[in-house]
Amino acid sequence: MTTTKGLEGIVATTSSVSSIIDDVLTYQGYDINDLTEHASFEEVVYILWNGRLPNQDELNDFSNELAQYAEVPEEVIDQLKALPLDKVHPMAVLRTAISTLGLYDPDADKMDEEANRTKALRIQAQIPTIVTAFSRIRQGKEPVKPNSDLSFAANFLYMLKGEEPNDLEVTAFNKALVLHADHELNASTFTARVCVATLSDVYSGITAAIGALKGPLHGGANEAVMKMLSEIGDVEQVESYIKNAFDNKEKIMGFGHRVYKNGDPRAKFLRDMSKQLTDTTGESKWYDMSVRIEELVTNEKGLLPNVDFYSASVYHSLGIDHDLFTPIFAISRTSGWTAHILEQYANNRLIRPRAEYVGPGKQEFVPLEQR
Ligand SMILES: CC(=O)SCCNC(=O)CCNC(=O)[C@H](O)C(C)(C)COP(=O)(O)OP(=O)(O)OC[C@H]1O[C@@H](n2cnc3c(N)ncnc32)[C@H](O)[C@@H]1OP(=O)(O)O
Ligand SMILES: O=C([O-])CC(=O)C(=O)O
Repeated sequence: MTTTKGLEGIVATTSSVSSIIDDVLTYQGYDINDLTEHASFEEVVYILWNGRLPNQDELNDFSNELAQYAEVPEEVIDQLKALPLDKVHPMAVLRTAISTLGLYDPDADKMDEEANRTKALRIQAQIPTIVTAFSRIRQGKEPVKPNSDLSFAANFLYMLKGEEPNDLEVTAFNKALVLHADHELNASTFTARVCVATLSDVYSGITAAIGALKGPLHGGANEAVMKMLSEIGDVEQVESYIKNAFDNKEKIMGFGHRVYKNGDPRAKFLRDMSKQLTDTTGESKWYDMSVRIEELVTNEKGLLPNVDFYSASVYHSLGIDHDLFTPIFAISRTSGWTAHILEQYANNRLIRPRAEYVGPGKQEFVPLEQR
């Protein structure tokens, strides 16, 4: 038996959902560069679930379906209102809420393909409603009902703030959603696949995936980047902060990647958006600090920014609370998680690797009264 720490380099499954080959990321064969420039998030979800581009009618129907499912059962909103929202992290709330959502789906345990696709659609449609509802409830406000006339990206910002976003905000947020939608066998997607490979249900798979995304080595890094930027506070302070972090052997959040060693192809889009948005808000310091951190970390350590690094200043510039950054990642990644879950069901085998035993050799059992 061979082991590799963290399963580095191990090919654990075949998949047609997305690929990273020679540092090029594709969803079902479509290059992320094209999708980020030209596709709506709804179109990307369609591609991930169907393996091809929709025509205009198909896209209209699919977008309408997503919009129609966006309302969340009142019981789930009532549960949110009863939670200690000022004391817990939104990712813990989201993990609980998606699990609760499954309790109100009469088809939660129905396992045929159509039922599983409908569950994927429900979760994708309702996860923004849940995130925005608890954001508003914890501010003492009523949740805003989804507006089916708006795109997925615009509707999220509308439900979050209670007012319609401008075009720049919608374009930036849509791009961020497209860029986070899927990423081959990352930790949370693997978690989802392991979970449903026992023939457990879609809600369990997504709940498990949210738990894996929450950690700061994965999706939680975007919030951690914003915490670092806030602590630094000013471009003049970057150098001493980063030097201190290096001296203390601390990781710089938003840098490094298990697969990309020549840079994450998603980072450049987020860097550009960060520049554009911070210019617009008049708070260019968030972009300036980020660029200076990148210079120092890349020069000193050869590490490059990943998707989480510039997404922090993008979401901050969109006026989004910092602890909602990872839930937003989950909203987008639900499209990839569900695509992988459907793919796993379609060709399932239990995922059960082995562990190389490194514990003690044979030990003599001594009865309790003789110890
Ligand atoms: C959406 C996403 O999940 S993207 C990743 C988000 N996570 C982060 O941004 C957290 C910061 N980054 C990291 O912790 C890592 O780079 C990971 C988790 C992304 C990848 O981890 P691994 O593939 O296991 O790389 P590993 O941790 O072994 O790093 C290799 C070397 O680079 C160093 N390194 C890697 N990332 C960083 C970093 N961000 N800051 C400082 N040093 C780093 C490690 O300390 C290690 O050094 P060593 O060989 O001297 O011990
Ligand atoms: O692929 C990974 O390991 C992490 C990542 O970038 C993602 O999930 O988007």
